[in-house]
Amino acid sequence: MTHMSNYALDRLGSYVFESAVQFLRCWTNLRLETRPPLQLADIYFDLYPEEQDPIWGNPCQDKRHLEIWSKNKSCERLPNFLIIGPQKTGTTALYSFLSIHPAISSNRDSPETFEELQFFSGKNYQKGIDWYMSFFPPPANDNETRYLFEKSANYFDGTLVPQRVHALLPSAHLITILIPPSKRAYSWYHHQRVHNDKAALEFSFHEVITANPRHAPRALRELHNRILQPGMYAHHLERWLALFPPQQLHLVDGERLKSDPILVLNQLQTELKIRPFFDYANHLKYVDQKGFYCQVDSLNKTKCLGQGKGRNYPPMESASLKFLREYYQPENTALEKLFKRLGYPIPSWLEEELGTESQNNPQIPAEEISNNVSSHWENPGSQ
Ligand SMILES: Nc1ncnc2c1ncn2[C@@H]1O[C@H](COP(=O)(O)OS(=O)(=O)O)[C@@H](OP(=O)(O)O)[C@H]1O
Repeated sequence: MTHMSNYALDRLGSYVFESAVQFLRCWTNLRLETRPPLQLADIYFDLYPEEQDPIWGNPCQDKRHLEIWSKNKSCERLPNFLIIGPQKTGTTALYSFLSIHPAISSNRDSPETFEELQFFSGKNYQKGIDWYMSFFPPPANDNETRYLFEKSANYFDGTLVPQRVHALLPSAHLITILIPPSKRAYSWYHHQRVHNDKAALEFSFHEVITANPRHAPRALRELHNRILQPGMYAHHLERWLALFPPQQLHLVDGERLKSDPILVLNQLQTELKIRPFFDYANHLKYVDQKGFYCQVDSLNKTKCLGQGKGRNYPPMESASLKFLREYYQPENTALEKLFKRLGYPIPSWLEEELGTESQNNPQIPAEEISNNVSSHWENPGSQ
């Protein structure tokens, strides 16, 4: 018996169990003993601690599971792609711009975590896949191709997330946005201050990033890690690439997303082979007052992201920038190699961080990048 959902055996499980007990009682001299369920669970998890966290597999991958799965459920209610983060890189902008596309639908908002479901990264995972699927629209009757996606910016660096995503959505495409890790760290620090994080209010940015994690008080240590860890881009990307083929991983230059989202979105559609093509030039416009691109609605009104996105704060002190450039140097070097390996152009911010901006870096056209990525979209259920 197991607490893991295997979709097919769920309904037969108790029948099989009863029959096995009857068989043992009838045909053997074994004396069977039992305990109340919670005690049994404690004993089981003491023996198999690694099984305490379930892993939800994909019911649509096995014909036998599909046959016995409720007719009210559909493999078409699982996302085709995910924006995995990291946090503060422009994930909300990409999420809302992609949602304008008529063939692309996102999840409905979660009352607890707003637009982010944070299914694979936290306690929501225990709620199971029916909970997850209920946030996505049921299939329409019109035979039109549609693409479902969600964004949860903390997926990127979550320890268990790649494994969980791979178990449920092995053919999903993963979009990650990268900006200078120092900028990301600074933005996160200000985000935490606005959200009244005690350590962020008490300590300066420089104090947080230079804190010695071994001797710092707990709150400072946690903030230090939370600020710096997600910026280990190459390390985290390799964790995803250990499970997903490079064709399913899409790297977006977050600085480009800010300065030229139309180009980025048009290019991303090409990479992901999304049909029909939707020209974002008619739907996004730079708004001086906001200092960012915003959506243009059908009445020609602009709709910008809220004040929590694109905050005003003083520029980073040069000592902090110098410290972070050195701190991230090995990771940024590994990232440059990774970009080359995957056939992506090196973002100019990365050259700047590494002090290699004088070298020639020919931009690879979108069509060439898209040749490296998968040639068609698969139903997330069918691998
Ligand atoms: N079009 C547009 N409008 C507003 N903001 C934009 C846009 N494009 C990118 N950005 C940058 O997005 C940063 C916030 O990133 P995220 O949305 O990933 O943050 S979060 O992790 O979801 O909290 C946010 O960071 P801050 O500038 O530090 O607020 C912005 O720099």
